[in-house]
Amino acid sequence: MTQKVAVLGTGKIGEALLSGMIRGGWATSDLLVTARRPERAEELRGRYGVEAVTNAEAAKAADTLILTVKPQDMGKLLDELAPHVPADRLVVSGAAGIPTSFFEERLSPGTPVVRVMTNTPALVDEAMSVISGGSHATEDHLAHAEEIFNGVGKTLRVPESQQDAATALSGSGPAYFYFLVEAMTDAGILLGLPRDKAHDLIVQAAIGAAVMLRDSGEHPVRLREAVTSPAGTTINAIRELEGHGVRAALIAALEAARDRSRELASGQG
Ligand SMILES: NC(=O)C1=CN([C@@H]2O[C@H](COP(=O)(O)OP(=O)(O)OC[C@H]3O[C@@H](n4cnc5c(N)ncnc54)[C@H](OP(=O)(O)O)[C@@H]3O)[C@@H](O)[C@H]2O)C=CC1
Ligand SMILES: O=C(O)[C@@H]1CCC=N1
Repeated sequence: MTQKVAVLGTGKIGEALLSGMIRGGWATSDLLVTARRPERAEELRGRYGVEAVTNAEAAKAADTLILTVKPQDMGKLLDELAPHVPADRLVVSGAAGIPTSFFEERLSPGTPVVRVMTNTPALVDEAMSVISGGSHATEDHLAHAEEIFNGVGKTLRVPESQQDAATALSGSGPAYFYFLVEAMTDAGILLGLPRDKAHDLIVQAAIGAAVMLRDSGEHPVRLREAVTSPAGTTINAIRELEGHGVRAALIAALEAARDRSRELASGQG
């Protein structure tokens, strides 16, 4: 049976998902989008050939509603949607922090809710999407959410209690790697390389390392040891990283991201 899917609040994540679904073969006639600004709706219509409708129209017409507004906008969106969402709709939230109970309290009793934390590599079909069901979500609902998000990368089911940690790791994760590339490119400048060459060297090193992490089956420690020659160059760099507390900084950074996800839980953020 064909299911109509609506993406409500189609910004960066909503568009990444929409484009991935279209690349994955979803018919545009089975997709709807909503946007806050008319010019954004027009942009999406023009770029993807999808129908842009109001939030209320999406709630009535689609079987699955994927809500991709900012956590701070979710309460307002739900106030607008609640009178129009029949309890047989599947509601998927892509927002950081907000628990499934927040939606269940505001929608018709029994409405199934699935919480998903994806990430921006959805744009290149390399997302990590972490999925949890609310109290009325069945196996079929979870499987349907997986089908949608498998189209833009990998999915993993976790208990909802692990969602804030997942947000800190994979939701925000790409930003940490971009930050590292930016910092290492600066280092290349310091060492006398032109910026474009420094960038290319680091990006390819990152891609090579990522593919080895994914495909070699080796533990990261083993992979690092293989690079680290006795009395060689790498160990000098590692000593500096440890001396500057980079490991502790990363642990503290992810803890802070997890804490912020918890703070966003009320949707007031
Ligand atoms: N960016 C990321 O890396 C990730 C983000 N997320 C989550 O995804 C969600 C979206 O983030 P992101 O895509 O970055 O944010 P964006 O601001 O790019 O997208 C949100 C969109 O929602 C629109 N919007 C807000 N309120 C309404 C409304 N009532 N009706 C229709 N549209 C509305 C906004 O419109 P306008 O353009 O007018 O502001 C905007 O286009 C957040 O909840 C975030 O926590 C999850 C994983 C990763
Ligand atoms: O920074 C944020 O709040 C969002 C959620 C995960 C990634 N970006």
